[in-house]
Amino acid sequence: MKELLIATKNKGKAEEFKVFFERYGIIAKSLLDLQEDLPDIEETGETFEENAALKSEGIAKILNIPVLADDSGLVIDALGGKPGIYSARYAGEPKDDKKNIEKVLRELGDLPVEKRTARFVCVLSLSIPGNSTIYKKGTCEGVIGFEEKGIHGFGYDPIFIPEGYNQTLAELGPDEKNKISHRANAIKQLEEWIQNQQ
Ligand SMILES: O=P(O)(O)OP(=O)(O)OP(=O)(O)OC[C@H]1O[C@@H](n2cnc3c(O)ncnc32)[C@H](O)[C@@H]1O
Ligand SMILES: [Mg+2]
Repeated sequence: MKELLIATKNKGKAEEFKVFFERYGIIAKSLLDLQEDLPDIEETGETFEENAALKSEGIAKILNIPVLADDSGLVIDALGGKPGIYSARYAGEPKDDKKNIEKVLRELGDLPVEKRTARFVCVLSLSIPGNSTIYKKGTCEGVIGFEEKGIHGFGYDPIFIPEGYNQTLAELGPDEKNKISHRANAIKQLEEWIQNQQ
């Protein structure tokens, strides 16, 4: 069975990647699985693509192996696209999912549902030493709820209601989330790209 390293320290993402790649017979390892603690990569880019590349190229250079990175976030129309690339640390350091959710709910206040439109975005970058980095993007449309609901997933899942559903991703749980998520859509495109290479 082949292995692929995912340049993430986010437990929630790492878990989702393990499930996705199992289907292709690939073991997805994250930075949390490595013995050595690699340096934290500063996400100083201005786009999801730039930040993803900083992570995948940075780690691929250190270890000289193929590395996949995921830069993702929640884009809320009524907030002019925020938190966007700043999703992980929207309420400041250290990163805190609960505080981030509270900040978003506070900022949206009692704005009606038709004005609470948002999308999750996931940009994957695959860096193979000696090759140029390739990018695949996936999105998931939805609305921001009025309160936190559900126990599954991570990040903003308890307040994100995907289009066509009336429950949050945190209520729907991993099986349903992994069918429709931004990450699932990006991985589908990566799969097509990988198949076209063979
Ligand atoms: O950089 P790595 O180590 O991968 O971990 P991170 O959590 O810092 O990841 P990002 O820089 O890509 O920031 C993404 C943030 O967007 C949010 N997010 C991304 N995907 C999500 C998902 O599937 N469900 C809920 N929130 C998500 C969540 O708050 C993440 O912390
Ligand atoms: Mg990050």
